[in-house]
Amino acid sequence: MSLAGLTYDVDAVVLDIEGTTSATGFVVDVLYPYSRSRFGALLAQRGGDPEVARAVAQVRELTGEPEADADAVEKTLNAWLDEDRKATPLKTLQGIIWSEGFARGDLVSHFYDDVVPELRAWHAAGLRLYVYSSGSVAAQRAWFTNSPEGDLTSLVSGLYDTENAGPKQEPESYRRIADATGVEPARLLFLSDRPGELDAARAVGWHAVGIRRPGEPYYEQGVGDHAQAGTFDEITITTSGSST
Ligand SMILES: CSCCC(=O)C(=O)COP(=O)(O)O
Ligand SMILES: [Mg+2]
Repeated sequence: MSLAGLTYDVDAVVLDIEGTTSATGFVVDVLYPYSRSRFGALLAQRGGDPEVARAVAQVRELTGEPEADADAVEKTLNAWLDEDRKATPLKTLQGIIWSEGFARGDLVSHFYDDVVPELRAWHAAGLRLYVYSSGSVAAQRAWFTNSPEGDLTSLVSGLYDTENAGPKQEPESYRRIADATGVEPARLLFLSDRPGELDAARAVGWHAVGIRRPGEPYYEQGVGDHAQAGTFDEITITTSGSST
């Protein structure tokens, strides 16, 4: 169902991770259990760490339970995991747990086979690459540092999440990213599996291509009226560098 011959002249590509560069199945089957089994210890032993305390306060605010104790917070986190809810404090706490897991060698990230060669080629051609994922910036950094093909962080110029950019289905978040990168909206291309995210990016003038990979949760639903590709090598990207 992909369209060959997609060609864009832009200055930067912004990448979604889950469902786009990488398999949702890997995240759900490997990363989610890894965090689920460690939330309890993190909350009990490091509840006073500023980042953990801030995330716990956000959980209490989102659930409207200001007195929630560590057990109640853990239950909420696990319920959000079950729903695959992209709640910012869940992602913050997962990011802490995962980055430590990647650093100690328990975890290695996943990229679809077509992705890394294209990222290298686009970067070599002078394109800037950014990430915008619901996974926290800490998780994204660990993901790109600990790939099966080694450290990929030199390919990436910046990382955005729901904390520093905002929710992924709100156009304002994409406006914020464009401002932060200094790239004109019309010179940005967003790749994602979720139609609501593609809609939000297009609403503020970005180019957007839906990535549809068989077996991914959004494959059957499709990407609405957005251009679509099944793999990154179906997309030709050049840069005439007009916004820099
Ligand atoms: C390295 S981030 C791990 C994946 C994750 O937790 C997530 O929520 C990814 O969502 P995305 O916005 O990339 O679809
Ligand atoms: Mg995604």
